[in-house]
Amino acid sequence: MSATVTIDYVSHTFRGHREPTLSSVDARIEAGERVALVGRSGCGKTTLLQMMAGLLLPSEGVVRINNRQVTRPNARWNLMFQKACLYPWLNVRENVRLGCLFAGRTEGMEDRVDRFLELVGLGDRRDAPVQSLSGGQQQRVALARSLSLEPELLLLDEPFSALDTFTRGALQDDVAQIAADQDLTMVLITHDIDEAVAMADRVFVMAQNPGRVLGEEPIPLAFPRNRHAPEFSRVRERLMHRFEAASGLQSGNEAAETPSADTQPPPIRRAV
Ligand SMILES: Nc1ncnc2c1ncn2[C@@H]1O[C@H](COP(=O)(O)OP(=O)(O)OP(=O)(O)O)[C@@H](O)[C@H]1O
Repeated sequence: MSATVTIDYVSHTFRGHREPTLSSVDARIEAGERVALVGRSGCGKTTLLQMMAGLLLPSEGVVRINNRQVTRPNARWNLMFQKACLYPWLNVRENVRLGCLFAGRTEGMEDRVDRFLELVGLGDRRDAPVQSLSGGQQQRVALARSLSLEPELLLLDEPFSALDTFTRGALQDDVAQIAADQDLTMVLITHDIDEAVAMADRVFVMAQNPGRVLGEEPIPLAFPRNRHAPEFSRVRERLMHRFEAASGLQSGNEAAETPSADTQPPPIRRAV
């Protein structure tokens, strides 16, 4: 089962701040959809993700998952970070089991742990100390730990940014495929436009001061996605153009250029 996420006019001002970090964010993420959030550093992406994870309550507005207000964390809404956050003195299998133990989901735990370790390609490393694994493999352990809770919603905060290009590409493809196969709703924060195009069905482009969703870009490409295909480049261009417009980065010259028909972005509009 996958979750529907509704963000209803969410604004947030941190204590001690005069200006809001987020202002009137209004968006809906459908069940089974993969959405990426892109925007310049500090525009409030992590703040918004933490609200979806139940780690932070908005000052105004409501985040709902499956029509119920999010007020606390839940094992079915799983957050993965840039660092794998593993216990170095435990082996691969023990690290994955811990997720189930902490969440109290021990029924069928051993089977789930083995199944998801196979799924992330670490079936043959289950007894290895996690410290003997590469950074990419450690992220796969963290992914198996998240998946073993059979979440409805996977929240990813720049999960691959510390990895080398090839490892990152392989994980992007695998996670997008697993999310599709497991019918998971996925929300991904990334600074990497290619990653957004490789993994998402839709990209929300955020702007800052205050943080808000300025527009969205559909990614109408079938999986698995070929990064060398001309359609991939076209979507990347369109998204980049929108991102630059949102960031206020576009120089006068670039703005004056008339994009080709292929790269002409649709007018920026609010996410709904
Ligand atoms: N717990 C907090 N208390 C006070 N201010 C915070 C807190 N968390 C975030 N902020 C502030 O809110 C703003 C948005 O931060 P946030 O981490 O959500 O942005 P971001 O878009 O995810 O940035 P990055 O891409 O650099 O990770 C920043 O100005 C940050 O300093």
